[in-house]
Amino acid sequence: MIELKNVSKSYFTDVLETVALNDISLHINAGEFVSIMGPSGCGKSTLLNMIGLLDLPSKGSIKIHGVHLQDHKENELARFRNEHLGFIFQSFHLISDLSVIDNVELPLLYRGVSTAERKRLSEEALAQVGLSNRKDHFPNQLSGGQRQRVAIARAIVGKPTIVMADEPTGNLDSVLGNEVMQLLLDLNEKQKVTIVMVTHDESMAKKTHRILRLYDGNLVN
Ligand SMILES: Nc1ncnc2c1ncn2[C@@H]1O[C@H](COP(=O)(O)OP(=O)(O)OP(=O)(O)O)[C@@H](O)[C@H]1O
Repeated sequence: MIELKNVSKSYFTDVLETVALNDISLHINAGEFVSIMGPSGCGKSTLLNMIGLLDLPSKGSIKIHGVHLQDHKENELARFRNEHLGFIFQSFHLISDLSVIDNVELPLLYRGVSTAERKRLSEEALAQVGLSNRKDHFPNQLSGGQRQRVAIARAIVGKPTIVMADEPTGNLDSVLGNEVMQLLLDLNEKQKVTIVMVTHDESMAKKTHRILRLYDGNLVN
């Protein structure tokens, strides 16, 4: 369902070409929970950005749900992302002057869902992460673990088939990190959501189905 063929990504400055990814081919099946590991600077975020269609490869092709995406225009990619992909980041990326429920609703707002349906789906997503009683709070009134749970609710409110998570437990202590990881494992197991997660934490990675290891832009397993 996610297929990368000979994907390379280079970044250019005036004097330097940095090869962030070098000829990566991989296949991730529907319902898999895959983690991406490797030392700092090896290309993990770049790979996640390619799979999440946040950036395009310099070479190679990306196919998701059978659709070749590297030649699509930005507005078409944005629509595809909104419909099929959910995103979770290390530093949560919540909007501080929106309430919890308004943050969760955002992907639906972009999709043009009615007010009543947005409220229903957002309350359902917040219940799923155990935060129904915090819906009118603001992000700065929540703990780090709660903020990440709000971010997960926002990632799943649109019922994506794939969730991309960039070090989702990186800013959390081990207890809160484990809670967040358990939510992701449940999401994968019970709702069959495919998850691709970058992590530095071997103990988190071991809980996933498969570990992809990157070194200097190359896939080493
Ligand atoms: N916008 C950019 N312009 C130039 N070089 C970049 C850019 N983004 C990333 N790079 C370079 O590409 C390489 C891979 O970066 P990337 O952020 O994917 O690594 P990473 O494995 O996620 O690192 P970390 O674990 O430290 O977050 C690095 O050498 C980095 O310096």
